[in-house]
This record gives sequence, structure tokens and C-alpha cells, in this order.
Amino acid sequence: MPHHDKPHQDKPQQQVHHGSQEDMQEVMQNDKRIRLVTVTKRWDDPPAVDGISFDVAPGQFVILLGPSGCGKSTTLRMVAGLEQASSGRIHIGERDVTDLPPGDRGISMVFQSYALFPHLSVADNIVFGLRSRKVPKPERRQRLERVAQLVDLEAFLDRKPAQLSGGQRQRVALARAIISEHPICLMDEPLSNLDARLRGEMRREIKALQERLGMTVIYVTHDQVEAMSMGDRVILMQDGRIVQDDTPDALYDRPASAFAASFIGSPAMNLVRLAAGADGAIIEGEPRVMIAEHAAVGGMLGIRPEDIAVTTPASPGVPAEVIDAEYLGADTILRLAVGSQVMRARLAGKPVVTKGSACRLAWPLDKSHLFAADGKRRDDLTRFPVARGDSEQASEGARLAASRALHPANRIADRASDHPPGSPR
Ligand SMILES: Nc1ncnc2c1ncn2[C@@H]1O[C@H](COP(=O)(O)OP(=O)(O)OP(=O)(O)O)[C@@H](O)[C@H]1O
Repeated sequence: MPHHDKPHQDKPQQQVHHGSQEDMQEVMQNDKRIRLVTVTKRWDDPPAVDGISFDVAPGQFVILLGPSGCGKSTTLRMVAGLEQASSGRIHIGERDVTDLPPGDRGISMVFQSYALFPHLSVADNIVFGLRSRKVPKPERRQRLERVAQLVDLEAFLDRKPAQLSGGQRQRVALARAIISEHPICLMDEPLSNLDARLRGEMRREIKALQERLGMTVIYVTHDQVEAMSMGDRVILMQDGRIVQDDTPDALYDRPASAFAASFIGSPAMNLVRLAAGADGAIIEGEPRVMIAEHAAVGGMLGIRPEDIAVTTPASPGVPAEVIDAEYLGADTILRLAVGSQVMRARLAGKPVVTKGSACRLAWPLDKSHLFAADGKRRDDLTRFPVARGDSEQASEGARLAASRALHPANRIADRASDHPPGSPR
């Protein structure tokens, strides 16, 4: 419990009263908190969800992101009560809801399929839940008006779902969730049936509604754009486990593994293998280029396409050859051969490039991402182990060597003269 625990002893009467109102608000806010503690769902081996824990703060918009089959929907359905957890506990507010049915959890849900009744009008679809909860008609009418206005459906209330566009149907599904006034809304790929333009529009609408109503949202998607643009926080999953739980910008700037690095960003981050050079690590397949005098051999170096500068063959940098260029309008994606590996660079506009031409690649030190050999761990450039000795001094030496080798002015030391092409490493 945060700041309200030891608050008001020394404060005047009026403020004590005010404090208790705040406490009440906090209790209400707490209804919006979700907590999973080592939750597992096992149908077979390996489990679909494997001992995951996370907390969602009141009013937060949290994304469950990951490739198909990683366990996102199962996680969401366990929070909703549509699937029973094999082990672990789920809390909503102060209550342990692990064994409660969905209707007792105080949540609403929006599905990819909309799940609308085709024979009911838009209005009846929206108020369906209120009717079954026996909310009196005048109140239903009032809430319907308010919600229809919120999601811009006032003109469509008498239509049947078949007479609506995909975006309008999704708005009906949203309206049905909002009208319940539950403090928590769970959304499972709600936009994946919409075309790209509508998806963009609905992303903004959902986010604005969530902020306006102060709802707590858990939102399942495999779309990184939805994750980056809507989430206060992104929980990235792989094989039933959480691989990173971070803000969108931290996920982009400091991916915790090669998998996280490759999942966010378009095109994906370049990941090149580092091999042993004469006096340090080199990009595998490119014997002329030494990356840094540290012990990252066997590890991976990651650079985002947008962080790469492509320069003339006379400039310092990694020698590369243009494979082809894909013009996208605002920018162009170059594919480049670096030794035996392929890298991508994103350049603004429509640069003049010739297939097969030679160039050099450079990038700033602080845009270099280093990962352990198995890709599962991020290595900080400043914490790189040195080949021999682990004293402070040696570590500092390694850091300097790495930064010297990768510094913009001297970004990637070209050792062409030391290691001519084809020479033994
Ligand atoms: N009812 C079920 N019985 C058995 N296995 C299931 C069941 N539901 C899901 N699974 C399995 O659990 C794993 C996780 O499925 P889940 O639907 O949670 O993944 P997801 O990340 O949401 O994928 P997608 O993006 O494709 O919906 C998958 O291997 C899936 O086949």
C-alpha cells in the first residue's frame, strides 16, 4: 500500500476527513488492480502458460504481446475466468478471484469476433448485459445514450449488426463493454478483423476512451504497432513465459534478449554474429572488420536499421555491398551484404543507390545492442567481460576498447590493412 498508510496523524480534523475520502477513492481504485502470482495453465507439456507473474496498476493499459501460440489469450482468459488456472493465484483488487466465475470478477471483455447477436439491434446488443442484470429500463436508456455518444453510434442504434461496417461492429462490442461500467476491460485482439486504416483509427479511439474512463485494460495482440502506440506497458511473451515487461520505449531502446529485439521494430533489428578476430570480435564472415577488443565472441551484435548510416567506401565503417533497395515512399530499406551476413538499413527518402555498389556502414556506440551467444541475455557494453582478468581496471579497459572501436568518429575500426580479405583470422 502506497502513501496512504501512515498519513494523517498530525493533520487537522478537516484534512483527516479529506484523507478518508481519499482512502475510499483508493479502495475504489484498488478494484481496478490486477495481480497474477505464478500462474500456470497446463493442457500438455510444455504448459501453455508457465508460472507467470505480473501486476497491473489501476488505470493502466497493459499489452500482452507475442507470437501466435505464446499463451497471451490463455493468460487473458484466466484473468476473465473463462479458463481455470492449473496453479497460481489471480487477484482483482483485494479479492482472490482464482476460483470465481467470470460474472463475479467485475470485468468486461471485447473479443476479436465481436460476438454480437445478429438478430438484435445495435441498441439491444449494447444493453444486453444490463437487461440480464435487471437494470431498470430508464437507467438502461440513459446509459445507452451516453455510451452511444461516446463511441459515435447514435445514428445506428436501430440497425442490425449485418448492416454495419467492421469498424462500427467493433464499436458496438466496445460500447457493450463500456456500458457495464466495470472498472476492468480485457481485450483479445479486438482490431485484427479491421483493415489497416480503420485499425489506426480504432487504436486512437480505444486509447482515448480508456484514458477518459480511467479503465484498467489488458489488451492481447501480436501487432507491435498496437503494442507500441497504445500500451503504458508491454508484457512480451514467448513459449508461455514473460521475456520482458517494460514500457514501450524501454522495449525498443533496451530489448532484454535477441527475441525481444527482433520482435519490435520494422524492419527488425539487424542481429549479426560475432566471431573471433586476431585481437577481438569481428562480424562473422567479414574478416576485415574488428568490432571491439572484448570477449563477445560467439555473441550477437544488434543494430536497428534506422540507426545505420551508409557512407562512401572511403569513410570509416564496416565494408558492405548493396544487394537491393525497397522504396517505401517516406523512406527506403537497403539490404546490404556484410561478409556472409545480410543487414538492413532504413534511409530517409529515395537515395540514389546502385545494386552491387560498395559502401561503409557506421552507427553510434549507444545504438549498439549486444546479446549473449544464445540470444537470451542482453550484455551491457560497459559490463563486458574481458578475455583475461576481471579487475576494475581490466573492465574499464574493455569498456574503453569497445567504445573506441564503436565510437562514431572511429566507429568500427577498419582493420583492412591488418586483415586483408580472405586472410586467415
Ligand atoms: N483448449 C485448449 N486445449 C489445449 N490446448 C490449448 C487450448 N487452448 C490453447 N491451447 C494451446 O495453448 C497454447 C497457447 O495458446 P494461446 O491461444 O494462449 O496463444 P496466443 O498467444 O493467444 O496465440 P494466438 O495469437 O494465435 O491467439 C497453444 O499452444 C495452444 O495450442
